[in-house]
Amino acid sequence: MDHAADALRTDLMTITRYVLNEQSKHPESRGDFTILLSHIVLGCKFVCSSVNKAGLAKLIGLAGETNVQAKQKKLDVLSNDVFVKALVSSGRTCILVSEEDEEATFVEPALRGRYCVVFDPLDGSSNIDCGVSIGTIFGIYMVKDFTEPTLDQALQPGKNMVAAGYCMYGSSCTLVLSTGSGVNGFTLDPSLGEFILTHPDIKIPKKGKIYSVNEGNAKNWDGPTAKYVENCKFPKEGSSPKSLRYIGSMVADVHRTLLYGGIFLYPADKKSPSGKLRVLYEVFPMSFLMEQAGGQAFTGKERALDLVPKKIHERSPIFLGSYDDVEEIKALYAAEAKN
Ligand SMILES: O=P(O)(O)OC[C@H]1O[C@](O)(COP(=O)(O)O)[C@@H](O)[C@@H]1O
Ligand SMILES: [Mg+2]
Ligand SMILES: [Mg+2]
Repeated sequence: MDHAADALRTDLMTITRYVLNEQSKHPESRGDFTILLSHIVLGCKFVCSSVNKAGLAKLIGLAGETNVQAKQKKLDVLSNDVFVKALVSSGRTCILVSEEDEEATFVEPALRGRYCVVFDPLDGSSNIDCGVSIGTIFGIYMVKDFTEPTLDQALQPGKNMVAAGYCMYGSSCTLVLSTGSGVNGFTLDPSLGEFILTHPDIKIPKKGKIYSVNEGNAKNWDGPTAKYVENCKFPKEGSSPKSLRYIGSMVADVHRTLLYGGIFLYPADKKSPSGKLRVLYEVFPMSFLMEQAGGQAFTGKERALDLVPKKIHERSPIFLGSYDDVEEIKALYAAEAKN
């Protein structure tokens, strides 16, 4: 690509230009959201470069500390530091909820702003050391009275989010974002240091050919999940079986599902009765994006975005993806509920 010529191309839509255009539709926002997002984008660029050189910069392996849920990797800790600093220095946040911090962070009064950001600084930690795609997930809420922020402002239902996104650190660095009017994907052009719009107005196919689940948990699954996966593998006469794809990084598995269609599921099972994935900074942002792209997200009981979390690290089962595929599993749970 002739960068110089391209850089001069006026139609080159960078994420900054995109958000400024979006902002012009919301004159009341006074640019706060644009400033907040530019700090999130900076954090993603920083983490992307750290991930790329992780093996060289000795950023592989354990940090020697443990968060509320698991042993932390060095990149978990580094990514968390990067995003906490970027979000606080934006001057647009009042509450931060991170997978890596046991408690919510209340930003000091002088630096407070109207947004609460929930985030998973490094998703797919089990894949860091082997260089397989990983990512960052974030969700943004507006806080009514941000001068006196309280925890319940972070424990809002997912449907109250004003924006959500993820950044995938894979063969290319891709940032997927929704501000509530559709989903757009931007690819980082390392030579420009700019995220360029490469996937405008992403719409997930209505039905897919892929299912994505850790089948290693199969013996502990409940009836509807076991039945659904069996139907994927042994469909009724005339239909072809779905292909199984599972990377083990939610960002990467959801990114593929968003572009190709199909379903990603992390159900509850006897071992983890509430599933594994966290409501605020994994389930909600991905469900928000899925619905914005024409898909849906279901917990096994209800629409995922209707959930009202009680704790910041609460977990929930999740089934998300193509509309028709999720409808199938909803029907299996509805049938079981009738019995
Ligand atoms: O190894 P499992 O049980 O299949 O779990 C994989 C899931 O766990 C996660 O790695 C959890 O996220 P973190 O890596 O951010 O803790 C998800 O990305 C992924 O979908
Ligand atoms: Mg995660
Ligand atoms: Mg994580």
